[in-house]
Amino acid sequence: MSELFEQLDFVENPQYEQIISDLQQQQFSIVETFFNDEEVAALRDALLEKQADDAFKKAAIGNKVNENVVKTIRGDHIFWIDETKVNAAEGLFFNKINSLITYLNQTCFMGILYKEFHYAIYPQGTFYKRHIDTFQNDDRRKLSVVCYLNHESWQPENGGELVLYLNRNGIEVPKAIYPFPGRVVIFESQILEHEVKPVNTKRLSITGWLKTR
Ligand SMILES: O=C(O)CCC(=O)C(=O)O
Ligand SMILES: [Fe+2]
Repeated sequence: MSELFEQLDFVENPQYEQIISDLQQQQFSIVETFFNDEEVAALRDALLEKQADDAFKKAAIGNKVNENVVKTIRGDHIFWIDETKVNAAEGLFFNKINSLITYLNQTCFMGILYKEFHYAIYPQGTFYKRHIDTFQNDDRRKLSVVCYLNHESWQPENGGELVLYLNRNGIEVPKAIYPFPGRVVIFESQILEHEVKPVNTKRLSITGWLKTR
């Protein structure tokens, strides 16, 4: 048996196994140190460099929506990351994400074929109202992945909790998750409604989706 695994180049990964069992049992998983301090700092620098270049644009919901309407729903600014034009930190980011995707496909046959990731900045006072991550006419988003790039000094009082609205035996149970640096939250895009509470301090992240065909 071990010979067979060797042939398939398969090495069991405890962190990924935890993610899989969390997703199966509770539809979300929180990984505390998916990225280490240096990786977070490098990704945060990359994000801030993009911001300095004015590369961010106001996040839009769907398309051609009145900007004032948009602002009442979400106030973040985003920048889509092109995997073919990455710097060192972003290259490392995609190595880790790709390794997770390979693992999910090998062990759970999830059929993840595509991914899309963007940086997000939530300026002070902004939020993202309760929503679901799949579009009406497109249900290819399977897993949502949120990676927090805030400074090490981030406090709960800074706000910006991600709240997942879980359903436990027909009862809604909100689960608040603080955006601490290095933390990655993975959840079922098609099932879990969620929101970002108003932030009191600029909040930084990378958000993305693992998608099927
Ligand atoms: O930043 C977060 O915690 C979640 C962001 C989110 O829900 C989204 O971009 O769809
Ligand atoms: Fe979302």
